Amino acid sequence: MSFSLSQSPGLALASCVLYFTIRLFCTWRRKPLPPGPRGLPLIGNVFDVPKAREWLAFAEMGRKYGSDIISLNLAGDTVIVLNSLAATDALLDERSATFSDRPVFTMLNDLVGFHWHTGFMRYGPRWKAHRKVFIQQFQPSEVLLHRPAELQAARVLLGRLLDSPSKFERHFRHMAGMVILSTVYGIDIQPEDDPHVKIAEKALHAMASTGNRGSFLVDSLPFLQYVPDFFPGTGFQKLAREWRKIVAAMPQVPFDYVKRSRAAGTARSSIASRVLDDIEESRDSDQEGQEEVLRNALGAAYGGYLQFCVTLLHDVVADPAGADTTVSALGTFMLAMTIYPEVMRKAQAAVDAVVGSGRLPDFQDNIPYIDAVVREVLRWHPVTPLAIPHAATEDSYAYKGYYIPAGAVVVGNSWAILQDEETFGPNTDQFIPERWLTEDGKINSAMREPSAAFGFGRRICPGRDMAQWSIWICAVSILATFDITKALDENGVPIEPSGHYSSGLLCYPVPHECDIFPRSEAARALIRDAQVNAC
Ligand code: HEM
Repeated sequence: MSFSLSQSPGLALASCVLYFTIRLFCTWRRKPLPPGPRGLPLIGNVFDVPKAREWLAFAEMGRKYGSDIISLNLAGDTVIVLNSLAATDALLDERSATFSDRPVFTMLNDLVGFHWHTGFMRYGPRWKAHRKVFIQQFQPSEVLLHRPAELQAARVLLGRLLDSPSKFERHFRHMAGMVILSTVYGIDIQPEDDPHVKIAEKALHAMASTGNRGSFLVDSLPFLQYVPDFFPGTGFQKLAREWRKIVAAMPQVPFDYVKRSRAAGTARSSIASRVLDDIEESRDSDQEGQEEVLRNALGAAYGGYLQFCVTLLHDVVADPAGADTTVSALGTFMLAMTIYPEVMRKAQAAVDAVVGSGRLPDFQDNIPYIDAVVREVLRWHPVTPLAIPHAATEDSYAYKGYYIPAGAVVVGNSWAILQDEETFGPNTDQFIPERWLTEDGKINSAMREPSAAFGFGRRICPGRDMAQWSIWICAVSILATFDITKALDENGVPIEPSGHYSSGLLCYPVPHECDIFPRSEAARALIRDAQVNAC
């Protein structure tokens, strides 16, 4: 006989009260948790955390309590926020064996279906098997193999910018799709509206909307997933159903394509085809399991790469057809060049001094000022201001003697860390590449890299090397050939970009208007030549 809570609302209410009481009892301990705001009974600090830009509120709480580590109770979940490098170093890096788990993401994993994604897996053998694929395929020596594809995509990007500069955000998305689909799956991207990219964009929108634990109450109260969806407040279930299919398709569709083309003998060399060859040759008894790990890991790589160049609409759910509002690390680069023309001129001079005007830049070019621009892009507005939350697997007193219970959600506030003036120098709210340079213009090796933009400890982003080089080659190619200025309104007055960002697990600059035009006829000719060669 089947039974559902909808048949007995009284029982549902009683279960609710019992559930809260047990959780409250279990989490009520007289041990020195880090300081934090006093909460309300049962729900704790749920109302102390805003629904958007939580990183600002966490940094403010740190200032209020005079502590770089704070704690919150979100409906029974202990959440520890680390607002400094000292705290993330001490816990997430030095004690990474204890702090590399992930919290239970009920909405993202169980309801929306991202359980295949390496980034949201619980720490353990399954995660290790997936992470191994990244270690093998995205370590720095392997990333060198991806450079020809990155260079070609950067040059195609220049041609597209020349043809339709106002669509720069769309061109970044195309560039990202071109690199990742060709290196990972050997797929040639369509010039417009590529079906693979469209699937990934929609799935990533679901990730951006559900990845910050706490955006949906069901993350703190998992039993809500069983409440029938005619109850008020269960709209999350409809959203989850809408996203689930596309999220499952994201790793599956391109992987199936590779398998079909291998069977037909038409597959191009790619990470997927090479590793599938290795799996076949290994004659391992669990080839199916290995293929599943590969499929999932490559899906996560595909998403990881697109996430910094991808196009998402804030209201994509309301208007999926118009999913055309691009936002990204490259969006941040364009925003910085628009707002800080003096930085753009210095960067162009640095490129010209090394590259001259007779060719386009290449990965061999050593231009420290561009290295500094890329670091500043990552620092100024991190794509993931709260990284991805970690979780503790055992009780710990490892930082300042504060108690961090097993199961606590541990959040590294990358935004606060990257804004710290003691680490990165004054005026961290401004875009100043010079902060990364010595007086003689070299990269200052004494400075901490902006690695907090890529997370922490054993879970740090395995694609960071590839990501940084992709941003580098696009930035240097654009600076060599184009000027970027503020767009003018109908009265000829420059339009100031708002500088606003979307809020979520992934944050993107709200698209801004700017004028992009070739620096010279010689630059235009170089772009056209490269376009012909790239075809
Ligand atoms: C600007 C670009 C990128 C940024 C800002 C970024 C940022 C991050 C952050 C903050 C995390 C969470 C780390 C943590 O839990 O502490 C992460 C994880 C991850 N990233 Fe990236 N990422 C970028 C590009 C990429 C690329 C290019 C790839 C793939 C080639 C990738 C694949 C992944 C994967 C698979 C994880 C999960 C790692 C794990 O949980 O073990 N990312 N990324």
